[in-house]
Amino acid sequence: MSATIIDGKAYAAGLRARIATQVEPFKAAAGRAPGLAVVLVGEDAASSVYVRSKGRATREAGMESFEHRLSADIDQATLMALVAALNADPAVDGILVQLPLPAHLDAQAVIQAIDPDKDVDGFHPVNAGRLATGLPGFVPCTPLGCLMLLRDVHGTLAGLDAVVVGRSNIVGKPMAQLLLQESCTVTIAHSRTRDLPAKVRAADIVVAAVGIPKLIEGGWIKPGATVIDVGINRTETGLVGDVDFEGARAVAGAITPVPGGVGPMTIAVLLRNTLVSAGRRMGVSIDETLL
Ligand SMILES: NC(=O)C1=CN([C@@H]2O[C@H](COP(=O)(O)OP(=O)(O)OC[C@H]3O[C@@H](n4cnc5c(N)ncnc54)[C@H](OP(=O)(O)O)[C@@H]3O)[C@@H](O)[C@H]2O)C=CC1
Ligand SMILES: Nc1nc(=O)c2c([nH]1)NC[C@@H]1CN(c3ccc(C(=O)N[C@@H](CCC(=O)O)C(=O)O)cc3)C=[N+]21
Repeated sequence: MSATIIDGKAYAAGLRARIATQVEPFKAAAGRAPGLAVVLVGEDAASSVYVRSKGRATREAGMESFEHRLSADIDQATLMALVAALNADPAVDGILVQLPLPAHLDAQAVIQAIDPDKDVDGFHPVNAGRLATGLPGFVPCTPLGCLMLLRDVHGTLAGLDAVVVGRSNIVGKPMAQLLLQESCTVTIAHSRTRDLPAKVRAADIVVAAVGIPKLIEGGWIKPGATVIDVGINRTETGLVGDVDFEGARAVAGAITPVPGGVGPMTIAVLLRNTLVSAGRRMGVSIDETLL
């Protein structure tokens, strides 16, 4: 048996189309488009590519994109002042500061300076706390995109055994929170985990968010399991995930490819969060169940 390939690119295109249909009535009611501000510090090649594709997707959905490109050597105070100005700008519903920042800047301080109600990345500790306690807020785009794909495959996730490999604040931890909210039994694995293959073998759902090419071997996967590969690793042979795709697809029930899996979902969910933010801020109702 060979796994179903989960087409994240197609799912993301559908999601962006559903978002666009709600942008039109939002504009009519609010008198303006939802606005997303993206801040890029420095000229990291990969980050520039992401920021460009975010800008394009934002405009294609009928939203306004405000792009701020700052030189790599700006100081903390300048960046904090820009965030404060974006917090105060009524045309801005969402603020994203592209990570990683150059090493001389304090990323945590920047994240904490963003108005939690414009934090469409869901990285502010207030939003992390809201997620952990089940309050409405913003959920980080990558894990929410992964959850959408998992729901599409499984319907309900209740009672399934899930392993999340990786415990970062931007992917692993919020992913585990979402799966717990869905009533999965969740194991969070990391670099100090003993016998990772055994933890993976026990799981109906595997989410890999590590950053090591092909760390997760096909032989570790439980037959029929669903595998979500968040990893984006640039190697000489191109972009590869954290899962050995060919090995895993032979045993899994469903698996995301890299590229074309989780990556496109991240951008679509960013637009979703921006539309939801705009609706909340302007008192315009957005049907979140369609998103
Ligand atoms: N598709 C998308 O949209 C996105 C993709 N990514 C990609 O996802 C991957 C993870 O990103 P991110 O969460 O930011 O990464 P981080 O580097 O912040 O976290 C990596 C995690 O992996 C764990 N880890 C490291 N080595 C091992 C190991 N040998 N076994 C098990 N766990 C290990 C670390 O453990 P410990 O905590 O103990 O150090 C850590 O928790 C990267 O490839 C990144 O490029 C990220 C964001 C969005
Ligand atoms: N504040 C902030 N928020 C983020 O959400 C954020 C960030 N910083 N820093 C970097 C990571 C990474 N990230 C990706 C987005 C899209 C793709 C994506 O579209 N990937 C395509 C391929 C892209 C390619 O070819 O390089 C795919 O997987 O098919 C991947 C990764 C968002 N991140």
